[in-house]
Amino acid sequence: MQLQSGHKTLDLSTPQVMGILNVTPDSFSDGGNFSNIDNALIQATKMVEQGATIIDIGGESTRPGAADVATQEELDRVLPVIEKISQQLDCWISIDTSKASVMTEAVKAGANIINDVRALQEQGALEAAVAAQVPVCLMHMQGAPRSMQTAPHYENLLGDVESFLLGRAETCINAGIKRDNIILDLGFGFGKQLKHNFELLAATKQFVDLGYPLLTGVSRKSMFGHLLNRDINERLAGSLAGALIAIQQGSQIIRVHDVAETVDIIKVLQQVSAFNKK
Ligand SMILES: Nc1nc2[nH]c(SCCc3ccc(S(N)(=O)=O)cc3)nc2c(=O)[nH]1
Repeated sequence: MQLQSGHKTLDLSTPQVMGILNVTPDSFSDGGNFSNIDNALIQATKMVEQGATIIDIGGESTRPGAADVATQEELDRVLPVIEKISQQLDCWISIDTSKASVMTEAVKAGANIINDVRALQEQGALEAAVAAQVPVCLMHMQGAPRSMQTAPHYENLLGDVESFLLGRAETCINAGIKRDNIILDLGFGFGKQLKHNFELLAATKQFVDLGYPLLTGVSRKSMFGHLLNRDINERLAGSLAGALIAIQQGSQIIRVHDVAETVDIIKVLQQVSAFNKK
């Protein structure tokens, strides 16, 4: 299994690490350290050197309670960084956005994947993704960032998430997105209580078996904060445990803050898997 974007190919037969590059002032856990282009390039370079093959660039914070960001503000944050990374680094770039115009401009500037936490449901987003003809990640979210963690509730968690994701995939394919360009994502922390996040993590293989690449984003999320009583920058062990569990069940792309450590656990897993295949 592989992804194509322009002349680039990404081999999904081995787990790929997506490094998180927040270019938002209030970003979820980097405290907006990379508020300017040079800092962003330094951080992206470090993550690629550590083994990240995709850099995920987000100009809108979608952590719980986050306010909406104006389109021009989001464009101003992400475009210069995408251009610089696209020129200077040999890696894939994903744009973490829900806005149609940001998708279009980001791909023009060099982004290879559209990563939309709202699964192309915003006005014009589906059309923009069809026109861009690059891989897209469709993520499950219940509600919206501002309110999603108020009281998440599911009658049938796994069924709800599966039918949402398959429904969005079908809509995208009918609109003209190639099936091989669709990536799915369970949306950890997006309208989920602790128990929902862990039930989804436990069921990762069920979603891998749907036949689309699966992206997992558990890095430093509250599921580990609540379970382990750890602050946001003390969640490495939980994040690595979550990554390993997802990869063992077949998730092909892991979205993380801590690239070097995640690359290490993948190497350990591959060393063991080599024996299991013999
Ligand atoms: N495909 C994909 N893209 C993503 N972009 C983000 S930004 C993180 C927003 C956030 C922060 C913290 C919590 S919490 N309350 O669980 O700690 C939730 C959401 N995440 C993901 C993800 O997973 N997939």
